[in-house]
Amino acid sequence: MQTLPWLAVTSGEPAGIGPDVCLDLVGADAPYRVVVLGDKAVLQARSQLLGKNVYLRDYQPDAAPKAGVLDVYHLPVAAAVVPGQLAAANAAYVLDLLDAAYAGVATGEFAAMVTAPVHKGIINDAGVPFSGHTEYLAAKSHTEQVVMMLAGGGLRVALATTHLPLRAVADALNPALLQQVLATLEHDLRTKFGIAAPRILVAGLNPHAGEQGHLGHEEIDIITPVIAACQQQGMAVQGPYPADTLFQPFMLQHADAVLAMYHDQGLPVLKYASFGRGVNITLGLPFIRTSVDHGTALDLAGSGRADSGSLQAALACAWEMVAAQAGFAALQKGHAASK
Ligand SMILES: NC(=O)c1ccc[n+]([C@@H]2O[C@H](COP(=O)([O-])OP(=O)(O)OC[C@H]3O[C@@H](n4cnc5c(N)ncnc54)[C@H](O)[C@@H]3O)[C@@H](O)[C@H]2O)c1
Ligand SMILES: N[C@H](C(=O)O)[C@H](O)COP(=O)(O)O
Repeated sequence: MQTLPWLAVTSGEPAGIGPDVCLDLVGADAPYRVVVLGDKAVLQARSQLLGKNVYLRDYQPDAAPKAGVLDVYHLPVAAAVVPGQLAAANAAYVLDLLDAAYAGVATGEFAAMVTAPVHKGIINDAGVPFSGHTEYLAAKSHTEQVVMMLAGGGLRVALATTHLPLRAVADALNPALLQQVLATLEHDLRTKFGIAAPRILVAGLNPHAGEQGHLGHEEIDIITPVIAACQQQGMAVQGPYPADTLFQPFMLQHADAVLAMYHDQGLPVLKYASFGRGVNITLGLPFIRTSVDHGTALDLAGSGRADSGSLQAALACAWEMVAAQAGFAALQKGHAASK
């Protein structure tokens, strides 16, 4: 009987590089098993196109890992897949992959889910409002507050707002949201990353953190009072700092994470530091979910030029989180037994 935990990897948009990078997960000699969720024929065709000739095996929960074999949880695409060419008819398939992975983590069949990239636009074109895995999985699991955090290049960058038009960002920020985001970030840095007293630096929203109200009021009205409230609760939260100078070694050496106010305030820095090796982690969920730092790269699908480093990093990160959780659980059990 095999007891190694399964990590489920959704192969994402079939016309993108998701299938390409998932094929690189074959044969890892690891303390866990990997199952790729996707259409077996699509993965087979991509394997042949890339000259990889990976042996694909139908997923069986009790299967022992085997060198050179990739376990596939087959879900069928609706329309033929051409690398690089999006098809709205396959949008439901992409969501099916997420739903199946979610079902597996919800029952405990999978210890974590790792996601290859999806194309948000084509899912919307198919008539399904979709702004990202983060929001989709939060809704699916009825989680009120999740936080997107990317890690790489020695940095952790979390976001107060995620996939919003820039025009909507300032209106979305309010004390309750920021308080919840900081509480979730602090909680998960402690419980999922083992950081006893996480130090969080918070960016301002406006240039020069609002220049004492002359360049915007969100720092005075929202960010500073929330930071003060967090500090009163004993959290090591500092700011708001002007975002243009926050990402400097002299600042970051005293930080476990930076909280940026919006997507393109924080992520360009993170991706400059580590694109291709970064990991996207959804904090606040009742299960472990990590992802790649890149998108569907339609230009590279089937070319052999897609780098799987970020997917490998996301898988390794998911495993570290699973192992840490098991360690914490064992510790808690031992503690309870000793009472
Ligand atoms: N985790 C996710 O699901 C995720 C993450 C980011 C973007 N996206 C989505 O992907 C789609 C395309 O986004 P984009 O064009 O802004 O970004 P992208 O990451 O797909 O591409 C940006 C550039 O990086 C290159 N690139 C990306 N991944 C690479 C890899 N693994 N190896 C080598 N080069 C790589 C691409 O060829 C392109 O030149 C959008 O719909 C976006 O929303 C999804
Ligand atoms: N914001 C992410 C990034 O830039 O890498 C990406 O769009 C994926 O987000 P989800 O994990 O929510 O799909």
